[in-house]
Amino acid sequence: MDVCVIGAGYVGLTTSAVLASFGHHVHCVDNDELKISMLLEGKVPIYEPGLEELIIEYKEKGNLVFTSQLSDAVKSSSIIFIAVGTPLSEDGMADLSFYQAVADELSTLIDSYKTIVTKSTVPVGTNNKLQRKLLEKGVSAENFDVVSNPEFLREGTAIYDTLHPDKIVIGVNKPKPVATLQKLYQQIEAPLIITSLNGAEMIKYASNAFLAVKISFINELAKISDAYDVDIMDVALGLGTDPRIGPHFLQAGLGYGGSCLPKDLTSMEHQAQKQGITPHLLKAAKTINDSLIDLYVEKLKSKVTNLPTKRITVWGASFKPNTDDTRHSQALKLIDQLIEEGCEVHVFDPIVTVDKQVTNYKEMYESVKRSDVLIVATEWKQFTQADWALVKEKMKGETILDCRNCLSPRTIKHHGFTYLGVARP
Ligand SMILES: NC(=O)c1ccc[n+]([C@@H]2O[C@H](COP(=O)([O-])OP(=O)(O)OC[C@H]3O[C@@H](n4cnc5c(N)ncnc54)[C@H](O)[C@@H]3O)[C@@H](O)[C@H]2O)c1
Ligand SMILES: O=c1ccn([C@@H]2O[C@H](COP(=O)(O)OP(=O)(O)O[C@H]3O[C@H](CO)[C@@H](O)[C@H](O)[C@H]3O)[C@@H](O)[C@H]2O)c(=O)[nH]1
Repeated sequence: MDVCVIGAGYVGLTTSAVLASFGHHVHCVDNDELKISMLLEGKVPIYEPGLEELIIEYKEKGNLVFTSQLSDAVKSSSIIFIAVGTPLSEDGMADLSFYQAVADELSTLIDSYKTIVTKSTVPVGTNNKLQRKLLEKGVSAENFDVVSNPEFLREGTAIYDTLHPDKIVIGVNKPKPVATLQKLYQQIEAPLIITSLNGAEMIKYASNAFLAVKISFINELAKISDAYDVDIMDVALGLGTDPRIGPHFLQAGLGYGGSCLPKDLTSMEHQAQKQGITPHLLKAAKTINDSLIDLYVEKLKSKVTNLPTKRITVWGASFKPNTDDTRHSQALKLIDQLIEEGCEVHVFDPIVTVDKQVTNYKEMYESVKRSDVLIVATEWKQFTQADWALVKEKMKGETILDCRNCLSPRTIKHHGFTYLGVARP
C-alpha cells in the first residue's frame, strides 16, 4: 500500500520504518528541511535504538522515501498518517497548531479517496473537528475517511513496541476504513479495539493518565515508607505480585517526565475542566510529581552540610534511559535546582550534552573526579553496572544519591560510600 506519514519525529519515523519493513511504500514528510536533508543522507536526527539501521535498510530497498513536499506524497498515497507534535501550550491545553496546519494543507490537496489517520495524541473531539473542517473546506465526503489510531510506543523501545503492541486502537465513524487499517497492519498480532473517534482519543489520554497516577501513587507511598524506614522496593514487589495491580510502573524515584505523560495529564485535566469536571486524581498525580525534586534535594541536604559549596556530579540528563529526549526531564529539573542552590554541577549522560551552567563530560569516570557527591538521575545501564571501586578512587566525597532506586545499597555501602535514597533504609 502507498502510505504518507506526516511528521518525522519519534512516532513518524518509527511508523514509517515499520510500515516500510512490512513491504508498504512509505513517503515520510516533514517541513523541517534540515531534518529531511539529514534523513536523505541516511542520518537519523534522534537517538532511538535500532531505528537508524531499519531506516537505512528500507531506504536502500526503495520502500522508504523522505521529502519536504507534501503534495507529491499525498497524491501518490491512499493512506495518510498525521504524526506531528501536539505539545502543551502556555495555558496547559494541547497546542494543535501543527496539526491544524496539516489539516489546512490536506484540504487543498485531496482530489481522490484517502484514509486520513491521526497518530498524534489529540484532545477528544479533534478527529470529528478534522472531518467537519475538511467538508467545510470543500473536500468531497466520498474522497476521505478520518480514523483515530493513537500510538502507544515508548521511547527507547519504539520499534519493538510498534511491532508488538498490546492492542491496536481504531476509532472510526463508519466501518469502511477499519478494513484498510487491518490490511495495513496484517503482520501485527494484537487485539483490535474498535471504537468511535472520541473513544479512541479518550483511550490514549486514559492510558497516559493512568500511568502517571500509578507512578505518583508509588512515589507517595515512598514518602510515607521513608518515614517508617520501610524499603519501597519491597513494597512495590509485594504490591506488584497481585495480578489486579501488576508489577509495571511501580518504580519510585524522581518521577515521570518525557514528551507525553506530563503533557497528556495536563491536557486531560483541561479537557475535564472544560466540561465543568474537577479531575481530583489527575491534579494530585501532578502535585506529587512536582514535589519530588525538592524531596531529593532535601534528602541530600539532610546528610551533606554546606551543599552550595559542594562539587556534585549528576549521571543522566534524558528523561529516561536509551533516549536523547530531554523534554520535561526530571533530571534536568534536578540540575536546575542544584545550580540554583549554588552547587558546582558536573554532568555525564551517554548521549545528551546539557546546555546549562554545568561542566559536561564525554567519559563517565572523568565526571566524578574530585566530586563530593554523585547523583544518579537516570537509570542508564552503564550507571547501574558502574565500577564502584573506580568511582571511589576518583571521588573526593563518599555520598551517592540514588534518585531512581536503581543501585544496590549493599554494593554501594560495601565500596565505602554513604548510600542515600528515599525509602531505601
Ligand atoms: N514521542 C513518543 O514517544 C510518542 C508516543 C506516542 C504518541 N506520541 C504523540 O505523537 C505525536 C508526535 O510525537 P513525536 O514525539 O514524534 O513528535 P516530534 O516533536 O518528535 O516530531 C514531530 C515532527 O512533526 C514535524 N512537523 C510539524 N509540523 C509539520 C507540518 N506542517 N508538516 C510536516 N511536518 C511537520 C516536526 O518538524 C517534527 O519533526 C504527538 O502528538 C505525541 O503526543 C508521541
Ligand atoms: O515505574 C516507573 C515507570 C516510569 N517512570 C518514569 O515515567 C516517565 C515515562 O516513562 P515511559 O512511559 O516509559 O516513557 P514514554 O516513552 O514517555 O512513554 C509513555 O508515553 C508515550 C507517549 O504517549 C506512550 O505512547 C507510552 O505508552 C507511555 O508509556 C519516565 O520519566 C520514567 O523515568 C517512573 O518514574 N517509574
